[in-house]
Amino acid sequence: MVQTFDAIIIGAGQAGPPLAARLSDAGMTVALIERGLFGGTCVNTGCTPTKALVASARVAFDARRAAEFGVTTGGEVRVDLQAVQNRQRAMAAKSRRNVEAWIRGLAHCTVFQGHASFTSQTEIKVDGAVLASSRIFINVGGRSRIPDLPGINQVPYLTNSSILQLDTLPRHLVIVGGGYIGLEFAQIFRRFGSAVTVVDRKSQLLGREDKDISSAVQGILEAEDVAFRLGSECISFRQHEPQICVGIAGESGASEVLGSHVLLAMGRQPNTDDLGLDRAGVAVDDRSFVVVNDRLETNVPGIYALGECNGRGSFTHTAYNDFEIAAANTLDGADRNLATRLPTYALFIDPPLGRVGMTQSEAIKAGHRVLVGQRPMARVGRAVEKGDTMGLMKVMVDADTDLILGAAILGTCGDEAVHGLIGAIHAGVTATDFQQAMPIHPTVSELIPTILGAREPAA
Ligand SMILES: Cc1cc2nc3c(=O)[nH]c(=O)nc-3n(C[C@H](O)[C@H](O)[C@H](O)COP(=O)(O)OP(=O)(O)OC[C@H]3O[C@@H](n4cnc5c(N)ncnc54)[C@H](O)[C@@H]3O)c2cc1C
Ligand SMILES: NC(=O)c1ccc[n+]([C@@H]2O[C@H](COP(=O)([O-])OP(=O)(O)OC[C@H]3O[C@@H](n4cnc5c(N)ncnc54)[C@H](O)[C@@H]3O)[C@@H](O)[C@H]2O)c1
Repeated sequence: MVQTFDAIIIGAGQAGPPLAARLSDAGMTVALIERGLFGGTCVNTGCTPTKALVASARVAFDARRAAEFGVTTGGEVRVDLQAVQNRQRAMAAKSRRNVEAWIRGLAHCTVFQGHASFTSQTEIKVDGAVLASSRIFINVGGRSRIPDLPGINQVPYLTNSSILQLDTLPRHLVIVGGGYIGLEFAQIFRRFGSAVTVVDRKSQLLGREDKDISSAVQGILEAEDVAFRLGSECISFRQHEPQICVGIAGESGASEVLGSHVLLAMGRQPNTDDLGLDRAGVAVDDRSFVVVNDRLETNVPGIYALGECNGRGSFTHTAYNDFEIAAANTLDGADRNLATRLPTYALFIDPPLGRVGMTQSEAIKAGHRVLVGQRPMARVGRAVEKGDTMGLMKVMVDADTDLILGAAILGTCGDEAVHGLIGAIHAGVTATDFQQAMPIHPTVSELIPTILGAREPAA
């Protein structure tokens, strides 16, 4: 028997549950289907567990430096990885239970547990059930991309999910991929006590960032003895008991990096391959992301794609913002879209990198006459007081309109301090206006008006 709903949502990650809640609260009948863990990547294998690990790593880092702050501790600092992992697991489990209880408690929402796939443009099968709706929201997220390289299946590699199950510290962790996942785990495990080597095919880390920012990120990690093999393409894997050999090809030819463990952090792949999209005629791009327009509509009327699977953002806040757009357009008669969405993100190494809008090179490439205000964190009072002086902050301004174009704050509290600029850019506040607000002392944010006041033509 076919069960009909006002809306079907596939995936209980970051967009699905809040969308189910809004539709149900509006009186619509909703089917929400989840095949794995409620809360998806962010809650179970992404943001929550990794930021809990970042916090444990910071405590280890601080404990080792305690004497610098005049604090005496009980001797050598050791990390009990099992206890660290239990802490993050407990947080993820609590969050997962909360999501499940929330969606199961919604008045008009029926939760189905199982793998969903399209049988037509309006029908979904999940286990034995067939569900129908003229409105289907796809929120299936993604997973680690595992490239088909020689030897890959002969070595016990780790991913962002399986590394969360590891209870003994790797002696030497080799991380393939120096993106967000690679860099966050690199510092986490280095601080826990592992030797860490990061291999990346690019010669500059975080290729999207300005060179000064990516060099400073690398410097922060190198200061803690994270080793880098950049400009090195990973081409193969080989087990050489008890080591794993990662084959790399770089400018100086082929060689190997040996480690006790290997983490693959080589990008993400959308969970669209087993969704039956072809049976619904939903178009995907060459990397299997669902193609959507700025209103998150696919090429099939009534079918939408939200979150990481649409290739328009791979962060929790972009997935959540997709929910807000879809809900406003469905329920409020709004015409919200992605076109005006500002890029915002943070890299949670410690100290973190907070980012909004354009980089300096993007702004120049886009034809702006760019003024830049910048300052090393070593000249930010709050950073000095905290003994946390690595990094720099910079803000880009359009010389003709005085509008703020973008900012990067790499330093203590950079993930929080950047929010003042997110608000300002979103609201179209000029640099001159921003300078006239009175910030709080002593904070990192108090220096933003100061650096705006010293803005100079970009080199
Ligand atoms: C290690 C790591 C750290 C991260 N840290 C951050 C961070 O600090 N900040 C940040 O903003 N982002 C971070 N991210 C990214 C963030 O977690 C994701 O972008 C976000 O979770 C995507 O949300 P989503 O709703 O699109 O997908 P997901 O959260 O992945 O949810 C998709 C859900 O769909 C389900 N599903 C898939 N296919 C089917 C099917 N056929 N039938 C039924 N159910 C299905 C899945 O089981 C899953 O529960 C991190 C990611 C990783 C891997
Ligand atoms: N702080 C955060 O918000 C956060 C944290 C973690 C993950 N995430 C999300 O998860 C996504 C995926 O993260 P990721 O780090 O896996 O992907 P990524 O795309 O950020 O980085 C992958 C890296 O792997 C390298 N690479 C790929 N193939 C290679 C090869 N054969 N040899 C050597 N290097 C190779 C690439 O050059 C790249 O630098 C990110 O885009 C991000 O949106 C966000």
